[in-house]
Amino acid sequence: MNQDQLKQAVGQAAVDLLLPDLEDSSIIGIGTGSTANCFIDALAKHKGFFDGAVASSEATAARLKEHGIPVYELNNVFELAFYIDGADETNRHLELIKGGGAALTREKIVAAVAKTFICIADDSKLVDTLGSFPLPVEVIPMARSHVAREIVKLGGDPVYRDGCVTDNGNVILDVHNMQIHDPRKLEDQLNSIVGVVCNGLFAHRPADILLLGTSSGVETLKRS
Ligand SMILES: O=C[C@H](O)[C@H](O)[C@H](O)COP(=O)(O)O
Repeated sequence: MNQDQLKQAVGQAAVDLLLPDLEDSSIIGIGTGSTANCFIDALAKHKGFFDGAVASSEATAARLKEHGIPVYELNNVFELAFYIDGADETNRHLELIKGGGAALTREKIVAAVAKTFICIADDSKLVDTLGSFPLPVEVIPMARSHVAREIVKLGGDPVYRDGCVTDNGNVILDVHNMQIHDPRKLEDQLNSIVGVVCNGLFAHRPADILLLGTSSGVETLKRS
């Protein structure tokens, strides 16, 4: 199976996992990216079985609406049983790097609200140590240089993602050359830099379940 087929397989597996728990009133949190899109496309076939979704980006909201799935503002939703999203990297503790598509802040907010976070990824995303994928950091534009200097002090190599403006009107620094041995600590350190809105480490809120697409089928890993 190629990578696209693995993404479709995990998108379908997430739908299969959710379906028994869906009710007419269910609202599902949905992330951003090519794997999340596979989930949306598979979910759309069952749109009579749930109420609607909360989207982690404008792109996801647009795709949901194209399928005729109602999109709710998070502020108007009392609870979210599930959040489904892809990742750029995951370790075996289901700690993640996210934000390759610049949607990290809204993703982290929706994931924080959801009771269960189901991550869907092909097996190229599974690593022993996070950090080969450059870690995205969303930054208030006027703080960009200051934040970059502070990241260098932490041992990282920040690169401005030229031309990228997030849905929140901010910019992204991608931090290269960091092997992240203590993801929770680094998540806190980055968040404490003035001007940082959010960083792409999901260590304090890791996934609860990982559906991992492999050539021999979809594996389910649960956070221990
Ligand atoms: O900002 C984007 C998100 O964090 C995505 O979930 C992540 O980049 C993975 O995207 P894809 O499924 O396209 O590899």
